[in-house]
Amino acid sequence: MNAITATDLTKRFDGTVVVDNLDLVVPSGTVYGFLGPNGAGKTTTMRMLTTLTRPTSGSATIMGEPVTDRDAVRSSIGYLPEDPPVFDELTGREQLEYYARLRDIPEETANKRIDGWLDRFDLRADATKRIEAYSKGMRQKIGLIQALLHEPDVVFLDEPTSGLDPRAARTVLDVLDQVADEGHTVFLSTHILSVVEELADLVGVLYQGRIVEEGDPAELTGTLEAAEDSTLEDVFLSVTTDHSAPVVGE
Ligand SMILES: Nc1ncnc2c1ncn2[C@@H]1O[C@H](COP(=O)(O)OP(=O)(O)OP(=O)(O)O)[C@@H](O)[C@H]1O
Repeated sequence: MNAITATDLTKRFDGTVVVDNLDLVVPSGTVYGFLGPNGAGKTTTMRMLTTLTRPTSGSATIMGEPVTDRDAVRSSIGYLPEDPPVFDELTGREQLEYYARLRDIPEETANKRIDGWLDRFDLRADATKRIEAYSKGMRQKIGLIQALLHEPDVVFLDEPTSGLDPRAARTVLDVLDQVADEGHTVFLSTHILSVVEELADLVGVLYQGRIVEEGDPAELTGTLEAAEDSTLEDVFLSVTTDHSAPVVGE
């Protein structure tokens, strides 16, 4: 089954095309790395796929359900946006308990999962502190736990390692690897190419609202002419260069 599909998916803001007739097929259980320069339309695409923004035209499905059916789609997805949605006045644990109730997770199951995640992310000691006192990395960890707590079929992550120290970033990569091994689909946007190289089965490079390159990481690095030592960074730079624009420094 395909976890995510998009056909001619388009978003315009005030007449400006931000996502341009995007086609996407992500089979279940895939880790999809979504790359692209600032402003390429990654977040807008994720917001359409997670039902937060309506497409201007075209269509998309998550686990077979159209993104226009908000309730059906929301039950099968988790989403970590750039700014994790948390309440400053709650403690970390209260925030997760609140979220578990929103997601109808039975209390006993929720408490077990919350304890497990707090341990895994080294947050147990801070779980009784208010989120307003959290660092960026701690907020990010709470956001990640929220995205995964209800064990969704498809998880969307915008820069999942943002603000994390190397140890926490490593934990996140291991967690995502495990989540994918368990058969969940992971759709992640990041600027850190090593994250994609390590995790992704499939990589799509978005440029000016269109997918300009797609394939598995090894296949992509093999597409460059000077393929021998090419990296995903070479591919990224090659396919996201506006050849008509002057290069800084020239
Ligand atoms: N609500 C909005 N109204 C108008 N323009 C918007 C809106 N949201 C996004 N845009 C524009 O759409 C374009 C794509 O933005 P988007 O946030 O999707 O890019 P991105 O690839 O996620 O970038 P980054 O890597 O910097 O996070 C940008 O030019 C942005 O200014």
